Amino acid sequence: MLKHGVIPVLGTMSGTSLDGVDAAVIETDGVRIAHFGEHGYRSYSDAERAVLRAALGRWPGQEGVDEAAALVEQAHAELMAGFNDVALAGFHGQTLAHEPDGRGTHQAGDGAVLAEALGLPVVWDFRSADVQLGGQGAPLAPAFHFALAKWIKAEEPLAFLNLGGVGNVTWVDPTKAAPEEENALLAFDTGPANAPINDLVQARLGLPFDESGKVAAQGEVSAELLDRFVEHSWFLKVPPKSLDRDDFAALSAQVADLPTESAAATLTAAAAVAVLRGAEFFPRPVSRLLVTGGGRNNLVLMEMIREGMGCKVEPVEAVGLNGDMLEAQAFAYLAVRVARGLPTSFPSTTGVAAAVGGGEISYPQSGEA
Ligand SMILES: Nc1ncnc2c1ncn2[C@@H]1O[C@H](COP(=O)(O)OP(=O)(O)OP(=O)(O)O)[C@@H](O)[C@H]1O
Ligand SMILES: CC(=O)N[C@H]1[C@@H]2OC[C@@H](O2)[C@@H](O)[C@@H]1O[C@H](C)C(=O)O
Repeated sequence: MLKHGVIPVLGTMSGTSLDGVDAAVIETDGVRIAHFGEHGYRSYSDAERAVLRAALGRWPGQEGVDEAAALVEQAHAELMAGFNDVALAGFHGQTLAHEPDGRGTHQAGDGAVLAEALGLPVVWDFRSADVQLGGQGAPLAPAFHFALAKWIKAEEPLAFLNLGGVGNVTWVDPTKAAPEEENALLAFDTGPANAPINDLVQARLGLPFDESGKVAAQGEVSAELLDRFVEHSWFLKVPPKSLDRDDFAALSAQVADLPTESAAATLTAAAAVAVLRGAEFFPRPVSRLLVTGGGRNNLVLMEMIREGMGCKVEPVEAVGLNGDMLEAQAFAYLAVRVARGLPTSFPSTTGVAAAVGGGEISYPQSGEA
């Protein structure tokens, strides 16, 4: 059995950008954050990324999925083996397909394999239970965002924005006592963020991403395509709502005839407008928008969001957090919540019928921690 009270836990995330695996330790009792610990990163090689990319949109049993899962497990085992003195691990896996209103949600990688390899109890498959109970299965970081709002001693409503492959935002009222309290949280995916920009500059320039937004900065936004983008029914959908990585593939097709710089500018503007449209759903205005995820380094994207928001828009580093590790930390936090029987998602964060603690715990066969 796990000890009560605050424990050191290792969380991992392999996000939709397919860049690599983040791992981070936090100390928590599943409610309060006591300490942020060590962290690490393992990038995927080009060959590994190609295997993952080929498996996108696929479900267990389909071609290429076993190979992708074995690769995800191996990459995580290598990175996680470097961390000592942790009592528990949270393993998100790699989302290959996400259709919460259809076939479900699919994260590649088996937590039981990692539990055995690492000799640690591992919490995994965080999203399935939520989807089975009618939720979107995403975003799940909001419970952690609530704890972070307490940790930074926020006193007014604020929002956390994650600019990963896909964007997601959490509105938090930090005056509430717990995340399950009514009107404490509202969370949802905003729309495409870095994934379409990455795909564009990879295909046209052989670059993994548009560093600092330099390519977009040299282009012109197509107002016509942007207008067409915001007419998408996604923006009328009342949150909670979630997306798969390539749900906006049509947008990428539409910029195909633009010069690269203007295509990048248009995709960047689309990511920003998606955030601004999302913010219209906030129950009350926010005092600040704290931005995490790799997109916070895209200066053009950040400026476009800042212009439209009418509040402070800052990287989470402004409050002493690490925007490269926040999601890995989130899955460490969520792992402890699962182990303690606390809920990880709520009607206002995933649309699930009632608060639910998703996630399965696998123990190493050789004994319990
Ligand atoms: N210096 C930079 N300039 C511009 N963009 C950057 C920079 N650094 C990272 N990014 C973008 O951020 C992406 C990585 O972000 P992150 O690791 O937050 O995504 P993820 O966790 O894979 O995605 P998700 O949150 O959707 O699961 C890169 O693929 C790139 O598009
Ligand atoms: C299905 C899935 O993996 N969704 C991811 C993805 O990446 C960003 C956005 O889409 C968010 O919904 C989620 O990840 C974050 C970590 C979350 O669950 O909070």
